[in-house]
Amino acid sequence: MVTDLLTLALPKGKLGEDALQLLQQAGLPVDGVATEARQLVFAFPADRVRYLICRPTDVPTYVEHGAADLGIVGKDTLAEAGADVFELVDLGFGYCRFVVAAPRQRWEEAGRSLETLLAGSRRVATKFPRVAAAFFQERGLPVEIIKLHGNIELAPLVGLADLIVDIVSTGRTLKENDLVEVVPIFPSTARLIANRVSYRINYQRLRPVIEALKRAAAQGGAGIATCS
Ligand SMILES: Nc1ncnc2c1ncn2[C@@H]1O[C@H](COP(=O)(O)OP(=O)(O)OP(=O)(O)O)[C@@H](O)[C@H]1O
Ligand SMILES: O=P(O)(O)OC[C@H]1O[C@H](OP(=O)(O)OP(=O)(O)O)[C@H](O)[C@@H]1O
Repeated sequence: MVTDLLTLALPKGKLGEDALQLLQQAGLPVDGVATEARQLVFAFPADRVRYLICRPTDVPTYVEHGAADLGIVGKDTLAEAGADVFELVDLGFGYCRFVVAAPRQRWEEAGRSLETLLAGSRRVATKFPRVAAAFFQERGLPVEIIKLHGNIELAPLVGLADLIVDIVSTGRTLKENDLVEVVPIFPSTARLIANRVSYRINYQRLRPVIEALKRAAAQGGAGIATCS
């Protein structure tokens, strides 16, 4: 669809509220915008801006293909997507981290050594196969990756996998399923991303919006809570 409105892809779900709060702090219109509603496009012609409400994993796709000029998405999702977009700003909210986790008892029996643990078992369940494969490849550890779509912690409990790669925030889900973090991989926060072509062609139009979002994020995101 051709539009002269600057288009931002916003994530529904855990990052939604903080994303809206950031837009508001940046002086962008947010009246009536809801990331959990059935309405999926919110346009503000007077401000020449509109928002697309997307599944978090789809935000990089909308931006990469130019359906949105800008997007807000977790670094975890971005790393997994491998999308060809510009990553412009660390927005600071939505902190979580990638970890390798294992059943507590197995980890203790393996003498808290990843190599020992993997000597007997090699199946890794994850929602993030790209991130997981890169982690084990870099360490020269051959594994079989099993892709799941959620509740990853269940897999080692029922023998589907021996290890998991997942994001952790409070650590509560690991704890409640008697799993332990065995290796940290990397941290994640929400990022502002841009379509590569749009960034170059529409730079004059995008720049004030990007700068305003950058300033709002740098202000420590007063009132912006990390989600958990
Ligand atoms: N427990 C958590 N604590 C903090 N941040 C989290 C947590 N879980 C997810 N996040 C962050 O919020 C983002 C969105 O998570 P959310 O659970 O809303 O969607 P999702 O289920 O990952 O996406 P999709 O519905 O597209 O599969 C994640 O990409 C991550 O950056
Ligand atoms: O450390 P915690 O604060 O317990 O958070 C971690 C949990 O949050 C995410 O799951 P999410 O709620 O997105 O559900 P999912 O497993 O269906 O993706 C992640 O996959 C963990 O399961």
